[in-house]
Amino acid sequence: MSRCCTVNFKEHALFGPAIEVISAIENHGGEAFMVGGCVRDFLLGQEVKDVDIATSLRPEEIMNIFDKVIPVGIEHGTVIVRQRSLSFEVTTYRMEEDYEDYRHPSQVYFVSSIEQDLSRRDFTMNAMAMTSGGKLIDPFSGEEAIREKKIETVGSPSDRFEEDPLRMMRALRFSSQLGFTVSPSVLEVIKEKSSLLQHLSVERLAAEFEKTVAGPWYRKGLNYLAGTGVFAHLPVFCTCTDAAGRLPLVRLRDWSEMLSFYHQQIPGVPVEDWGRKWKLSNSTKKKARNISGAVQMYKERGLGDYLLYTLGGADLYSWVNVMRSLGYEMETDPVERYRSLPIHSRSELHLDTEELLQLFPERKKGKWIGEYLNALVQSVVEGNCVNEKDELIKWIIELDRQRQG
Ligand SMILES: Nc1ccn([C@@H]2O[C@H](COP(=O)(O)OP(=O)(O)OP(=O)(O)O)[C@@H](O)[C@H]2O)c(=O)n1
Repeated sequence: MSRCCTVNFKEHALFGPAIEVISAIENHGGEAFMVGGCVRDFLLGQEVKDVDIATSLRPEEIMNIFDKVIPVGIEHGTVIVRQRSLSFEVTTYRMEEDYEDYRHPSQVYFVSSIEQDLSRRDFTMNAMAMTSGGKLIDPFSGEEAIREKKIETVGSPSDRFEEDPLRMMRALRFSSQLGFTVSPSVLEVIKEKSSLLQHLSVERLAAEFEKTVAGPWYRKGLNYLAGTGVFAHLPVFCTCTDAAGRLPLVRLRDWSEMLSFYHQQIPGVPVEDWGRKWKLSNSTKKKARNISGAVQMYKERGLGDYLLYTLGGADLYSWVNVMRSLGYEMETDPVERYRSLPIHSRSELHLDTEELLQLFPERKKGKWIGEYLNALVQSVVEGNCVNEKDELIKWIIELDRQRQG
């Protein structure tokens, strides 16, 4: 199938340099094509984020052609070629065999045609190649699948999913990102084989799950996850079957928002447990704790200025999104209100630690310093004390009198 192109590839920010790499390979007697996700995204009219190249030449031959090459996975046929400060994965046509541990093929062997290389790929929409002139090589009717918004495997779904069970998650993730329908026969096999997901690393599952929840068609993706029984093989969801049926009312954008949402839905599972079982980063857990704390504060006391202060500029948008996902509508614009707070951090207080210590020279340093400064912050934020040194001193002496008395 050939395709008449409307874009000027050579001037495209990514395709342009990729074509230079392809031309250099062709000048050395090799074949090379753009493959996989970049072709799919190009046909969908979406932004292309990276361009992978498949070639008939071996990695050593590629290394001889280009000055700047990083040998990232020679045993799998992949090197990174740097061209005009961009990186391109260049991989020799290959097939894979014997996925004994469901993670890595125990054998990768090089093949001679692009069609063979495409035949080992997951979905028909991902199994297309494109020449530098925009001609499509599409032996599995991927373009038609895109037109019909269908996710179909290349050949037998059982074989494809046994080679790499993550592909089951990828199918559902793509449906959430693209709004495509997973073909019924593929869904049947996912139902049968979902238990294979237990062989995968949590990190790989976490990356796919995050993309599924964050996709514009996330309801579709999450319904598939529930309908195929995949949820039953994911951390936390496997023991907390209730969580699988909870659909956020708006799209959640990352793990910290997801954690906050699910923690509100299933309060019995602490944020810490979600974070540990899904092996999430400390910064994700910290942000989720902050957002969850603010959701709780809102439920107890409504939208106060101190709540906005504790969120800080960085987490405010995420908190608003989580609130919407839970069905809360904000009566005022919290972002505007946050901007107009008298201070946005403790360092803006016109009374610092040294000055506080001078007020109570007989007292040893300790936890009380932080507590007093935080109480001052709260009082300034809530408009009970003006952020001027004299006022702050009066307020803190009164606080101390109440606490000591
Ligand atoms: N488990 C996998 C992962 C990838 N691929 C193939 O490798 C290509 C590149 O994979 P990757 O970069 O992970 O995915 P993309 O399809 O590019 O999509 P995205 O970047 O959104 O993950 C895919 O298009 C597909 O042809 C595959 O067959 N099986």
